Parts: sequence; C-alpha cells; structure tokens
Amino acid sequence: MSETHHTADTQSPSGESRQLTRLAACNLSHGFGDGVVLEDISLAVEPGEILAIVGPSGTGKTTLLRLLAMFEPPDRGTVEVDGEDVWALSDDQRLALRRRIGMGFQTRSLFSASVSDNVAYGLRVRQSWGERLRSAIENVVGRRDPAPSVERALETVGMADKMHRDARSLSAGEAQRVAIARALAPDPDVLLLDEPTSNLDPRNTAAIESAMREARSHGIAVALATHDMQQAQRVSDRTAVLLDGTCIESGPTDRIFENPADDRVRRFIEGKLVY
Ligand SMILES: Nc1ncnc2c1ncn2[C@@H]1O[C@H](COP(=O)(O)OP(=O)(O)OP(=O)(O)O)[C@@H](O)[C@H]1O
Repeated sequence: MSETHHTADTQSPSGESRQLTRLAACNLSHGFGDGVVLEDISLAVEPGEILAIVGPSGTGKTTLLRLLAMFEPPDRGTVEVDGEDVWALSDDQRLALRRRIGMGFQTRSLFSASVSDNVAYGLRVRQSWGERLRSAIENVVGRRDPAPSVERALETVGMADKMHRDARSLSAGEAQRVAIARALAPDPDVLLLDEPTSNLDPRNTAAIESAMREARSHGIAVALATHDMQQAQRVSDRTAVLLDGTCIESGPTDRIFENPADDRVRRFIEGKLVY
C-alpha cells in the first residue's frame, strides 16, 4: 500500500487504538464459466457499522463476501480498502490487508484440538513471520497459556468457560460461536460473516448477535450475509438487498424496512417474494 493512503485511528472505550478501515466493492461483476453471478455491485462497509447483505438463496451473497475477503479477483470492477484497489497491490501488500479481515464462513470447520487452540489458530495465521517465530519459541519453552486475545474473543461469544473442551465435542451452536471467536481473536479491523446463525437456536443466535454489536462498538466494520430479515432488522445499521446478483436497494436499515423504495424489497420483507 502507498505511504500516502488515508487512514484514521479511533480510541475505543477500552482505550485501544484501531485503524479505521473502509472495505468497498466498486462496480463489481463476477461469474463462474458463462454464468454471471454478480452484476455491477457498489457497496461499502464502514468502520463501526454492521452492514447486512440480504437476499434469497443463490443470489450471490457468499460470492460477494468471498470477493470482499480477497479470495479471488473480480471479473470486473474493484475491491478497495480505504480507496486502494487491492488487486493493484503486490501480493505482500494484499496479504497484509487480508490479515486485517476476520472471516466467519459457513464451510470453515473446527479441527480436533481444544477450543482455545482453535481460536489461537486464527491468531497464528495472521501473524507476521517474526511473531510466529516468537510464538513457536514460546511453545518450545512451554509457555502455553492461552493468549489474552483468545480469552477475550471467547468471552465475547460466551464460550470462555469451555476453552479447554475438545472442539469436536461442541454442539453446532457452540462451534459456530467458537468459529466467530477465531475470526475475532486477531482483533481484525473488518469482520465478514456468512450466515453466522443459520440453524441456530435463539440463545446461540443472541450470543452471536451480541458479539457483532461488541465488534461494532470497537470500531470494527462488520458485514453480515443473511437470509434472515428479522436478524438484519435487529442488528444492522444499513441493509443492502441483493436480488439476482444486483443490489436493488441499500440504505439505513430502519428506512429499508419501514419505507422501501423498490417494490421487490417490500415484497421480500413481507415474505411474499418467493424464490
Ligand atoms: N465456485 C463456483 N462455481 C460455480 N458456480 C458457483 C460457484 N460459487 C457460487 N456459484 C453459483 O453462484 C450463485 C450464487 O451463489 P452464492 O453462494 O454466492 O449465493 P448466496 O446468496 O450466498 O446463497 P445462499 O444463501 O444459498 O448461501 C449460485 O447459483 C451458485 O451456484
């Protein structure tokens, strides 16, 4: 990244300093083979807000999150961090940006180890080589206490009391919460969550929604893909509605729900737009 790009810091209530990060899709189009999945999407997630990306199944929400997470370059348009086209940067520069993004994706499963080791894994993969070397040395000399950030992340999702459990023994809801703790442990500037509460009971759903609010209160930019309109209404500041790969409306969540401009959005909210 160039030396001149704009960044800003904020002080969270806990006194930490954070780089405020804006992640944006600009005129982004993408497809697989001959099929177009996303068409001309322009959408940003701002620091300290929760953006809900809603729409029927198969409309391209996961694809959009994967592009925002820089898994692959879009066919057309750009993904930008603080105004920088991430695919115009060097691999190292892009990797440095990617380390600032926490991801909770549906397919990400926990491995066979303790809950705290699973969460610490999120820390290790985002460490620089120097930091990794230091942790490796600490492991060799036997300092294996969970890092404070691992404990904090588990507390945020209400799982600190289970940090020594084998991750394979967790319920689906608990495992989802641990997967989110893993995304939170490196203290990302941006958090991307793909259907983080699908198939969860109200208690686990509430724990995950409160973790999202907590992330927002620390200045993290949170983007949430969900087909659950009530969830979007409960937690998000802004909502973007995707239909057939295009963003048909976006704006403040209250306004979208109370007075949508697009009739398809109104029908989707009312549950009358069936796919
Ligand atoms: N790697 C891929 N190869 C081919 N087609 C793909 C690939 N990934 C996604 N698609 C297609 O792109 C479309 C959008 O999929 P995507 O998973 O982004 O939708 P979604 O809105 O997240 O759906 P859901 O809510 O069901 O998860 C689907 O038709 C899907 O089959």
